[in-house]
Amino acid sequence: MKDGTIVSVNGLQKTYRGGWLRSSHVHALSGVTLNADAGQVFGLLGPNGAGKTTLIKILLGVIRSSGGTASLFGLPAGSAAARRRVGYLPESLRVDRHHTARTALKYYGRLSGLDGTTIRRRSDELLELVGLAGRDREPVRQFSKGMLQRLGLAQALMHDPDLLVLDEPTDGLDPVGRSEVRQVIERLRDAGKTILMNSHILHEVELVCTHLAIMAKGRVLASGPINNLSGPGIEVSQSAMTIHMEIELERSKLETLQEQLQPMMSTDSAWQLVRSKESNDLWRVQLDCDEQADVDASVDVVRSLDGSIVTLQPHRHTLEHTFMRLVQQAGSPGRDAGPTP
Ligand SMILES: Nc1ncnc2c1ncn2[C@@H]1O[C@H](COP(=O)(O)OP(=O)(O)OP(=O)(O)O)[C@@H](O)[C@H]1O
Repeated sequence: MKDGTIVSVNGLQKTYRGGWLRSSHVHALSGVTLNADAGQVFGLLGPNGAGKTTLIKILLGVIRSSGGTASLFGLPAGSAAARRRVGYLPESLRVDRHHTARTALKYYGRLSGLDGTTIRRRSDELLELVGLAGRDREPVRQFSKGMLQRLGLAQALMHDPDLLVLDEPTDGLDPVGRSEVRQVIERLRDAGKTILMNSHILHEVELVCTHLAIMAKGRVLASGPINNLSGPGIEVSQSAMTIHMEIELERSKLETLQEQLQPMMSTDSAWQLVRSKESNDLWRVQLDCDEQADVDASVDVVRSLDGSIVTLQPHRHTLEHTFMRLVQQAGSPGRDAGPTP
């Protein structure tokens, strides 16, 4: 493990056994490997059932893995020493209705073993950070979901943890609440806090995360800096583009053109006849290009065959495009049934 690595997960496996006579099993994690370093906001992004919560539960020591290793700060995940250095915000934090924001923070501060002076100082700082400074004496039963979630963030930060773990931090919030929670996370990111967060909201991940692992079916499909993901056997650089091109070409030259453009074709069905006239046809074609040089080369090929480029529209790949492609390739969740070996 290199210096500065906060989360280190290697070949992690988790099989849930259940059903009648515990005969069916679900491979929730099938060899997950990832690392998150200090100062990163690391997102776990994946569809329902991808294994994100299972991974977080193993890191927090709530459940045990079935194989592989997981460590936090170089300490075994789930050990008391590792847990002391983590702040956790569950998907929906329950705070007793009689509390105010301030008394709730006092309660959580005491649970973390903080003294009265530290609790007062941290509460002042954190209420300010999460935008609840003027509302700290109101009962939390009057709080909106967004305010409760911001109080939850303050709670998770009371003991100044080295890692903050957030489980779907904006799930179930309205757009205003989402944006307010996001702003707090952005402030923490800009202050250099290390955060591991679990989400299935692409837009949110794109806005707040510096690094990302896309998960599906208990596996990591791609991971790395948000604009430059990589994965086993796949090229998912976000600098890649899809080109939509309409080409007018002499019918007799079509085969040659198809052969020459074949290496860049995104799908076999990407050739679409738009219109025929005399000996010429207008074709619509879709190409995947890794860089501008590929676009230029495609144009050169068309021109060398005396084809006319009628329209040319480059679409830079978004995270959504990458995510959808990877998840579709991965298929459905890793469930199987039958006798346990
Ligand atoms: N306690 C359990 N017993 C049996 N199967 C479980 C258990 N917990 C989770 N699973 C299964 O493990 C797989 C991964 O679930 P997990 O909750 O980790 O996914 P997730 O990515 O967090 O999904 P979501 O976004 O829906 O929370 C799913 O197929 C789920 O049904």
